[in-house]
Amino acid sequence: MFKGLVGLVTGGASGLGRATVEQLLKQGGRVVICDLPSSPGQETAKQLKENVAFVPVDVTSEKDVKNALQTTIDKFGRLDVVVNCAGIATASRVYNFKKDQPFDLKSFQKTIEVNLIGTFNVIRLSAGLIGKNAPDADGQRGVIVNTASVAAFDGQIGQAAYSASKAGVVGMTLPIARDLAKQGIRVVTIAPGLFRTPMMEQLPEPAIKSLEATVPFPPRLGHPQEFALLVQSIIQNPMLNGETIRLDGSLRMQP
Ligand SMILES: NC(=O)C1=CN([C@@H]2O[C@H](COP(=O)(O)OP(=O)(O)OC[C@H]3O[C@@H](n4cnc5c(N)ncnc54)[C@H](O)[C@@H]3O)[C@@H](O)[C@H]2O)C=CC1
Ligand SMILES: C[C@]12CCC(=O)C=C1CC[C@@H]1[C@@H]2[C@@H](O)C[C@@]2(C)[C@H]1CC[C@]2(O)C(=O)C=O
Repeated sequence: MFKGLVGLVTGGASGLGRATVEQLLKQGGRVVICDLPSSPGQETAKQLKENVAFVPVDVTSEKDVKNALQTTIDKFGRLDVVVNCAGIATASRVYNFKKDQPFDLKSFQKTIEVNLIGTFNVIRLSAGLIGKNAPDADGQRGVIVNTASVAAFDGQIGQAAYSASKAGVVGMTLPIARDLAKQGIRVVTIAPGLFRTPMMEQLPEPAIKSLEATVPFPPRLGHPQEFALLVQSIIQNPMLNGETIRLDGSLRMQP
């Protein structure tokens, strides 16, 4: 089923996105990596060699995303699967009483802009292209997978912006799945817990160790490939639609 499938992965140069790119290629798919011009996307595409292309994209830009979709058509002729992984993690309390300073509004807006509006921008622009595919025997034309976070449900201190952005992704999953149901396009969101990626590796190792200890089982950070395996399952299972799946080792984040 993956042979010849064409996927577009945002944030595909790093972490969960990169693991997804590798998994889709391993299964015989072809992939367009969309990531910031400053990301290692070009080197990643070179390392992975065949059936892969990198397009510099800021997911918040209509022009960039349209350009990536045009490249997808020019290079591979179709689009079957979109995986939205691009995202940023920010942390700040709503009010810093030590500095007598409120949360910086620009930082709040940027987090919403990238994580929520960027995800929506990619969905709205790619849906038309996926909708042009001939339906399979089940009437399916393609699949869109988004990445939220367990912070959408149990946001910690300092995560008002990040949690709001990810809760927005969870909130729009069902209505968008309903919007696209008649065209046979499924929409599913993954809410990861703690995964070992460059986003997480900014933390000192002792902080990572103490985070790992909060995961009931397995008591460790997730491997990016475990995220990619869920993306694969979602693509394979036509009954999954309009839902957010937690992938977190039963973690519930503490305040
Ligand atoms: N690592 C973790 O524990 C968790 C990660 N997540 C989410 O998973 C997604 C992937 O995160 P990781 O792989 O961990 O992080 P990462 O930092 O390794 O990868 C994120 C990628 O997104 C790209 N990106 C950022 N802003 C962008 C923009 N405006 N346009 C295009 N690309 C952009 C970055 O260049 C980077 O390559 C993010 O949405 C993150 O919020 C959610 C829960 C847990
Ligand atoms: C805010 C956290 C946790 C506390 C800490 O010592 C450092 C952090 C920075 C990276 C954050 C940490 C945690 O809140 C979980 C997230 C937000 C992490 C980045 C991705 C993250 O794993 C996530 O999205 C979880 O759902």
